[in-house]
Amino acid sequence: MIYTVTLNPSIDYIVEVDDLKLGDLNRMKRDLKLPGGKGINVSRILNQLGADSTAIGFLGGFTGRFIDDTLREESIKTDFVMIEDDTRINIKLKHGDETEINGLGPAIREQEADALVQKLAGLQKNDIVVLSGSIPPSLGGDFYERLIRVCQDTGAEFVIDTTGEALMKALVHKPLLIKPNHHELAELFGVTIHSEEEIVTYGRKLLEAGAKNVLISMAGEGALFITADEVYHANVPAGTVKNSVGAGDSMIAGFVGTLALHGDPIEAFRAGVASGSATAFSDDLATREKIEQLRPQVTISKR
Ligand SMILES: Nc1ncnc2c1ncn2[C@@H]1O[C@H](COP(=O)(O)OP(=O)(O)O)[C@@H](O)[C@H]1O
Ligand SMILES: O=P(O)(O)OC[C@H]1O[C@](O)(COP(=O)(O)O)[C@@H](O)[C@@H]1O
Repeated sequence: MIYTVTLNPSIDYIVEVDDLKLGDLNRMKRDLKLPGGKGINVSRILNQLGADSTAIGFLGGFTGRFIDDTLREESIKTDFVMIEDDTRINIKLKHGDETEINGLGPAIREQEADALVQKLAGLQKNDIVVLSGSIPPSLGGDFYERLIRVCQDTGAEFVIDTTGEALMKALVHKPLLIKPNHHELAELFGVTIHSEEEIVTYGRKLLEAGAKNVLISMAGEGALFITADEVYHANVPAGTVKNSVGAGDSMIAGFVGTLALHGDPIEAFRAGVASGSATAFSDDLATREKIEQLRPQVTISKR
């Protein structure tokens, strides 16, 4: 079974305006409320790909109920710890460009945190746990380490999609997959990256530090898959970008779901890129049809 863990879910409130005027009244042209948060997005795409998952994490208040209801309507299994405080709302402003304002996240009490750790204690050897997104400040920066310890005690594999120190600290525990984008990769090492060669150099350092598979996404510029033996490049399919929120999560879901279902890492890479682009070309996350339509357009070449 695949478990996705979203410590800090959100309602993604997508707001479109024609021409953003700061300090003035703006009227929305269109708006959309979606269940969000990185692990939740992974579960929604896994569901499209026919891979079963259970979405867990913390949900609270009216915002939390909306997310749980929406996932259940899509027949996605959920097992969240229900908390006192409200789940956050993240604003995704489309005004020609994409501007995002993400909330800090709710207060999480000690008993609520313990309840989540307890849920993972029943993991089994062949399970995969996808740990995704920011950590609400009230949990403390080392909460992922606590969850990784549980994965290791039970023998479950884990994937981690977060940034900065939390990601670097996780590497020594040998995550099945990490997927920084090229900007996050540069930030991790405090450098500016100018070429694909440099991306590969720093990507390899993540492998050496312990990651089993490294994907580096580069939005519309394609993606790199760096393994112990090879480096592969994928192009992105042609299409019109509608909403790239969740593209990275979709890529992780495409990779992990395909690897779990078929065991072929190159096909998993192809499915990851097709899923990411299918989401970028959609208002909401990608549908199965859109992913299947794009999959043959992804060409993978050895570097
Ligand atoms: N502008 C785009 N055109 C086509 N595909 C895109 C675009 N933006 C994102 N994608 C797809 O989604 C994947 C992840 O996107 P990226 O923006 O790099 O990740 P993140 O959302 O984590 O920053 C890319 O590898 C690509 O397949
Ligand atoms: O936990 P964070 O880092 O604040 O990110 C949460 C946001 O990321 C998303 O999961 C989208 O992530 P990606 O665009 O990186 O795939 C949104 O649904 C959510 O609003």
